[in-house]
Amino acid sequence: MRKMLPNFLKPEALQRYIGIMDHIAQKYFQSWENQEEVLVFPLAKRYTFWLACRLFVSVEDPNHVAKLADPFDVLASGLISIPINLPGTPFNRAIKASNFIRKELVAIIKQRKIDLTEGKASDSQDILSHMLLTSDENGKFMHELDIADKILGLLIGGHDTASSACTFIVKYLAELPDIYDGVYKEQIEIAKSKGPGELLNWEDIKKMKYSWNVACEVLRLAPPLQGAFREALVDFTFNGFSIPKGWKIYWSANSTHRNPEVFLDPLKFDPSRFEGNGPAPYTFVPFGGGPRMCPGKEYARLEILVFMHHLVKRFNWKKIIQNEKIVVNPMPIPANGLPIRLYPHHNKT
Ligand code: HEM
Repeated sequence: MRKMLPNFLKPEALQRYIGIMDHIAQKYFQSWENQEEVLVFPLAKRYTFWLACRLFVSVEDPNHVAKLADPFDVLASGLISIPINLPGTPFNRAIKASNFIRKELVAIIKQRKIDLTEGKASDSQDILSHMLLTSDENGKFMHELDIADKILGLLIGGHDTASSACTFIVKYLAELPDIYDGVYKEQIEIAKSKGPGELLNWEDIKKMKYSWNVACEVLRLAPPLQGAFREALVDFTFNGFSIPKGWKIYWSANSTHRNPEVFLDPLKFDPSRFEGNGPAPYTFVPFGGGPRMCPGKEYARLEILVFMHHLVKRFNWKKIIQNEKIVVNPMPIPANGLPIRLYPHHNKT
């Protein structure tokens, strides 16, 4: 199944969902309208979770999304906890929450199977339909529980990572007005090219080059995933150190991204580093690299760009806490959730 995941998340498969992302983002940003101040991180989490519910399993009703969001938060906060399964521990609460979500997902899957047979659901409406109708190389289809686990895995993999990225984009754009202006110019041109009610599409995404370079620079300086562990498969030598087979090794996105030999003046925010061919392979690794590279990279790119589009075309903003501390737990987030003051544009497109 690990091999099949990229099929559901490759650009060709995701292109058809851009309009849906745009539609959800429009509804989502209504909650920002008429507010003078907002707390970005919890709102960014709501955005990525709502999108995931719609795109993975076609759950769009805000009440249903909320029913899943609370246990999902419990699950996420127990993911990295001391594994003591006693009543009241974060680990125990996370297990209960994951059982609840899995049960909900199985109910959704059972209903979808019926709807597909009766022609009430379409084979391209979301990733669930795609998973139900795709067989592996031996012609076998996945079991319901398997699908529920895969979807849960996608929800976990994509939730805090993408919301951390969106939060830092808001932070850097507040701190760097010239960069904000560049993103605004690009996005407003795209917005102006659309007819009334016309949704974003793949062609629009392709035009968001500068915005994506900015997002990449944010991911370089504040990678949501700090790194991960690997096991040495053979003995090898690195920088004069002998690493024996079987040792656990940690690869760090943070230090890789701040290597001055690759990124001149590494602390400077400079989106032009991503122009042309961009950084050499394995020097920019917010999504990892090699066979276990993040399968959700393209999905994340789309949801981040759609987020940037809606945000900058509606607002300018200022940080309320100038030197807000960053905590890493395990994703980097501003300690107070990044409160900002909003300044709506008057000529909304
Ligand atoms: C900005 C957003 C994201 C970042 C920075 C990110 C980063 C990463 C990284 C670095 C890994 C590899 C970890 C390793 O090497 O062990 C990974 C794995 C993974 N990511 Fe993402 N990710 C993001 C968004 C997403 C999204 C949106 C999804 C789902 C749609 C997703 C699903 C997954 C899954 C399922 C894995 C595990 C793959 C495996 O075990 O082989 N990620 N991600």
